Amino acid sequence: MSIQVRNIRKAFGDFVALDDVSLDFPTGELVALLGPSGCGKTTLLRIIAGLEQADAGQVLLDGEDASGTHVRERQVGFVFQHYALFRHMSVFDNVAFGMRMKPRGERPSERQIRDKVHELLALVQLDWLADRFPTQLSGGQRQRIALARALAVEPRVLLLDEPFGALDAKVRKELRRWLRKLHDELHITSIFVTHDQEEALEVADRVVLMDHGHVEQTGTPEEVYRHPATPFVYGFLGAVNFFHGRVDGSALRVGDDVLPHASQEFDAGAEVIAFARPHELDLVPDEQGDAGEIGVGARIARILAFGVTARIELDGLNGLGGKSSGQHFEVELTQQRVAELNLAEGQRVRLLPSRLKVFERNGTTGASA
Ligand SMILES: Nc1ncnc2c1ncn2[C@@H]1O[C@H](COP(=O)(O)OP(=O)(O)OP(=O)(O)O)[C@@H](O)[C@H]1O
Repeated sequence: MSIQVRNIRKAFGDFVALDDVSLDFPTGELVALLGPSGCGKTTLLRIIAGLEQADAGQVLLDGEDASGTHVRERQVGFVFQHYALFRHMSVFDNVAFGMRMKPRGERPSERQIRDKVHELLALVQLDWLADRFPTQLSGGQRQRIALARALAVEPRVLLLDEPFGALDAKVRKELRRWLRKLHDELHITSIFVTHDQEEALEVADRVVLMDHGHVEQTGTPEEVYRHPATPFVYGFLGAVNFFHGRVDGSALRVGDDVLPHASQEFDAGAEVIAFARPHELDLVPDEQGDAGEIGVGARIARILAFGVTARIELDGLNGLGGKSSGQHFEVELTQQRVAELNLAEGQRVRLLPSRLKVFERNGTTGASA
């Protein structure tokens, strides 16, 4: 089933939780609603489900206005962060519950229910737990059972609200890979809410980035990561370094320093903010604080060398005097590069970006170079 939301608005008192949100969720896609806490993700999910009424706008299910359709009739399966399975029921009975609750004419026979429950438990790879009770399961197992239970009523849409939010990092990672695999088998239109960018980028076909009740960008994980439409999106999708600068020919003036910037996108003199991710910056030693060199001056504060790459924390320096600018940077280099450059804490260096994403300071237009 496809879902469209059109110009949805929702306020709680004076607080506008959703402000004119329009989105398309094509049939069979797995879409992540991603954004910081309080940006309206859950409210949007609840409106799609029919659990919450929008103040204005429409939800269309397969092209039809769903406003008159009760939540039970929307054929939606839910999984929530703290999805309480019924404690007094076995895993089997939990999964069977939705089928047993169907009106008499539609209710499958007990034999059909048994086959279906075992089929679903096999799908979530927990058939061996059928006789256990929820308190005897791990958090990850409970969420998989919750998903089996949501699937039992053959939903046309799956809505998952931070389904793995309460679990530890390792289990989360396992479950999100597993969810992706499951979705590839079932192809049910699915929307899951998360504030974890890695989870969204790794699992979803498409990512919807929200902030303060509106949509900032939608796109494939690759699109939103490589071509963020706004500084917010850029900053939300990973660690960032930023430079406030002014366009000057094919360069950016950053304080007394200069960064190369070939894009013709901006007028001379435009005030911009340029971003680079930690792996998009290289370092060159600069013991003297040489004047006129390309790059932004900084001093190495810490070198954290644990894995294949080293993380280097730096304090920005202001001009030739080498006073701290108060800004901090983070650079990721291979251990080999660190050794090659003979980098050490306290050393003066220059930051050189291999890629910069530049936005006009007060606008949202951006350019990469
Ligand atoms: N029933 C309500 N009454 C008043 N305010 C509400 C209600 N439900 C949500 N809000 C407010 O609306 C905003 C959006 O809430 P929502 O739960 O949709 O955010 P979210 O993006 O899902 O956040 P989180 O990631 O923390 O769950 C929040 O500021 C919240 O406090």
